[in-house]
Amino acid sequence: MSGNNIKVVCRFRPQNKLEIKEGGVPIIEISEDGTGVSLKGKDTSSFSFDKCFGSNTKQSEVFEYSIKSIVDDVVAGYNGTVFAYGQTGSGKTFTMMGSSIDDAENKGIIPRIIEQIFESIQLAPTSMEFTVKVAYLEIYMERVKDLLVPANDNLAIHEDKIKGVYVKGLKEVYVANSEEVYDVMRIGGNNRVVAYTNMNAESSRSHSIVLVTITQKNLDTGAAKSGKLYLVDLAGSEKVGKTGASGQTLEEAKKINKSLTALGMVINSLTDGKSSHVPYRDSKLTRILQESLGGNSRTTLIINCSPSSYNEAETISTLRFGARAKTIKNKAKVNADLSPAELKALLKRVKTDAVSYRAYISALENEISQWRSGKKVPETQWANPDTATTKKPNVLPITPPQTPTARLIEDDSRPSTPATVLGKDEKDEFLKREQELLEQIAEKTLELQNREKQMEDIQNSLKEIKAKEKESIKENNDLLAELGETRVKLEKDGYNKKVELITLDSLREANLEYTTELKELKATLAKLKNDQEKNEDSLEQTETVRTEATEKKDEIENSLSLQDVTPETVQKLRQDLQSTKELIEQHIITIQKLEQERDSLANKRDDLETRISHLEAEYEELLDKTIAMEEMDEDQTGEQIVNTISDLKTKIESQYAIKRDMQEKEIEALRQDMEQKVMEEKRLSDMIKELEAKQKELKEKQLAPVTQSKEALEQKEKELERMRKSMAQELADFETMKKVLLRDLQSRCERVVELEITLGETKIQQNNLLKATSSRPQQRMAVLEKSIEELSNVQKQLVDQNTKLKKSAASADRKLAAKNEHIEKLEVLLKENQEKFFNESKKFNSELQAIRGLLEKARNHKSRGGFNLSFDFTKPVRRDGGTSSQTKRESRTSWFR
Ligand SMILES: Nc1ncnc2c1ncn2[C@@H]1O[C@H](COP(=O)(O)OP(=O)(O)OP(=O)(O)O)[C@@H](O)[C@H]1O
Repeated sequence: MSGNNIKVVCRFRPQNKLEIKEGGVPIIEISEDGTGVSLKGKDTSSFSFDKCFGSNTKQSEVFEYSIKSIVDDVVAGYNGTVFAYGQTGSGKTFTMMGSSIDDAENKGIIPRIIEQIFESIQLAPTSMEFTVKVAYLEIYMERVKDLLVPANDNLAIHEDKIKGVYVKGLKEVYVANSEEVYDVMRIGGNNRVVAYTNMNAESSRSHSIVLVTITQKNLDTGAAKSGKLYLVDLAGSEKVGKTGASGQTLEEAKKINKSLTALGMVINSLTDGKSSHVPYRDSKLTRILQESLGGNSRTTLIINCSPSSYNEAETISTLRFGARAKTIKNKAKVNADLSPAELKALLKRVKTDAVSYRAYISALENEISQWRSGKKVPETQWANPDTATTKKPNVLPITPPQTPTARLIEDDSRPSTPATVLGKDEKDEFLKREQELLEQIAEKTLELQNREKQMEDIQNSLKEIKAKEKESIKENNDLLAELGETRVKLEKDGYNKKVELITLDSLREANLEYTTELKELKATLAKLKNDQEKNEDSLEQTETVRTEATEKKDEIENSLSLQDVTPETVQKLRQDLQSTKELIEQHIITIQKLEQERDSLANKRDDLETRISHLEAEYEELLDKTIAMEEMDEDQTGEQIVNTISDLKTKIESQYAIKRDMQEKEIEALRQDMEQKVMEEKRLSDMIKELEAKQKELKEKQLAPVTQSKEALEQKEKELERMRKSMAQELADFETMKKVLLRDLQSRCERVVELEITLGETKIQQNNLLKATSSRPQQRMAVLEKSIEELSNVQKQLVDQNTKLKKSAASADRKLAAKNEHIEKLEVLLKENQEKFFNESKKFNSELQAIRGLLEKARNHKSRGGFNLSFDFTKPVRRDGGTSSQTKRESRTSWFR
């Protein structure tokens, strides 16, 4: 630690238009060596500073002389401050910022400082790693405002042992090059302009401070340093009354000037040599710049003044302020932190020294007491630091010396104590140094403990974060998995819905086809019924004819049995018999045909039944599929789909039930029809058999009268012969008898004629019957053939529909296969995504692990003496250029901030 005065330089700007207009003239005169300035106006006064710059001094000259060394100091680990003080319009901003950052000639000292910093970093050994942080704030009306975060407009000022005085919550931006610093300053400057425009205030009434923090670490040794540089553009120092402080009340004006007044007070206290208290806490400005004024800082004050007689009073005031400030002594020191090992070594050394010094002190005390008691101590027994050290090593405890130092100081009468051994001042200095070191060690130990506690807290919070992270990762994974499953389900649902719709369409089509088929079958059955009715009519007619024929036959039989039959009658009867035979044969053929027809109908019925059962089976299968799909989708589809499906299902089931009932009824009707037909056939067969039996009977009956009539004729001929013989004899009787017989014959002939007529009629009737019996079966056959044809058509249609259904089923299968493939792909994609996510999580975990490792490392560094931790994104800068990579950033330990 060494005391060093604040460097004060004075800069005069050229006269401005107002000053010239007002008749002002330059009244300054700078001494040849450039350290003194004389004002030759109303009064003559002289001031001396470290350097005085005239009106034509270039920006670069001011920087080279007054600032450059401060930058070097800050880069070396010292704190630094540059103030610009002066009245409004005296050139403070021009000096600090320049007319423009981009103007190489006129850029101010801040851009030059920034460039210098990065140049120094570039020139540093490659083993040195730097970080540069920038903050930008202003103090207005005693409110500290963060110009990088304008919302933070009343920040608090805190102080602690580690950080010293600092603005809590101030945004510090890591920068890697000059451009980034300029960007930060542009942002801050813009925010300042906006704020002042809104407030209708003047920027010259506020103090702006740019804070540059440079930290560095030796990557080989682990040694670290940090330096802070405050670049302060103060508010105009003129009296409020002069500028009018437009729009401000006196109280506000006082508040505005409070910081400047406090600055003056602080400087007075520091320089008058009387004040024991320095009122740093009287203003925000002095509080923030506490270290810059009489503290740990290399400070330069730039006094900006007008050279004009117009502003003489203000200039003199400003120069006085500078002159006073020049006497302030600072105690700048390198902000280096010793490592724990270094501290331990130091402590050990100090302890050893303390032991030896205490031994030496006690030896000295012994010697003194002997001298005081009047004894003489031989020269060889004089206390010697070397012998004292060797005599009692490691014996004395590490406690403050019991013997007051003052006693030694007071007692300087020892005549021949060798000054070479340890002088009083040296001893004081040594003890002071020892005390300092002990305090430092205690501080460091405390700091270490704090850091370790912080580390533990951080580790605990990191553990918690990690645990939470793990949980969230797990939750995320679960959610992702659920999401994947849901997506797959949705995909499947979509597909199932499509398939369902396809199936429903197919079912609808099938239903329609079945309905059509049923209609056709109904039509066929109706036709068959009509045919049956017709058949029944014809059978009734046949029955009627048969009854009539039977009646006629009975009549004939009666007549034949009663009368003799003539050959013509017999002939006629034979003809009738023949025709009846033919009729019966025709009937038999018809019956055979009907039987064939019945068989074919039965076959068709069987076919239809088989087909219907097939269709029923297919229909049930489709229905089962639909129900199965419905059941599958029950949980997943929406209410609407479920309702629609259940409606459709109900409809289909009802349609199916109706259709099945109808089909069953129709089948039943067909069965009944068939049975009726069978019964009819049976009845017809019975009738035919009856007819056959009757025919046989008739035949027999016909043959019997013929035989009987022949015998009667022979008998009659014999009788006639006998009669002829007797006629001759009994001619008269004969003649009479002949007449009677002739009359009888005549009546009989008449009856035969009548019978012939009846027979003719019967024949006609028989013919009609024959015609009827022969034409109706043909018609019926035609109708039946037509029905069969229609049924064949229906069957064909059904077969076609079946084929179509099979085709659509095949297409549905294909669709299903395609969809399944699609789903599989989706599932694969999802799996890939999940894997990706898991990998990312793993990566994140490993990063966390790495951070933890770094923290561990940092803690180790801490145990050897380090700096605070920060999780901010730093921008380490090294000589080999540019910002360190992410990995470098990750490898950072605790030395930043
Ligand atoms: N050394 C100089 N050379 C040339 N022009 C200068 C110089 N110093 C200041 N000026 C000019 O004087 C004017 C006022 O300067 P500047 O704004 O820097 O004053 P200031 O002290 O910062 O004022 P305020 O207190 O209002 O902020 C500016 O136009 C600036 O360009």
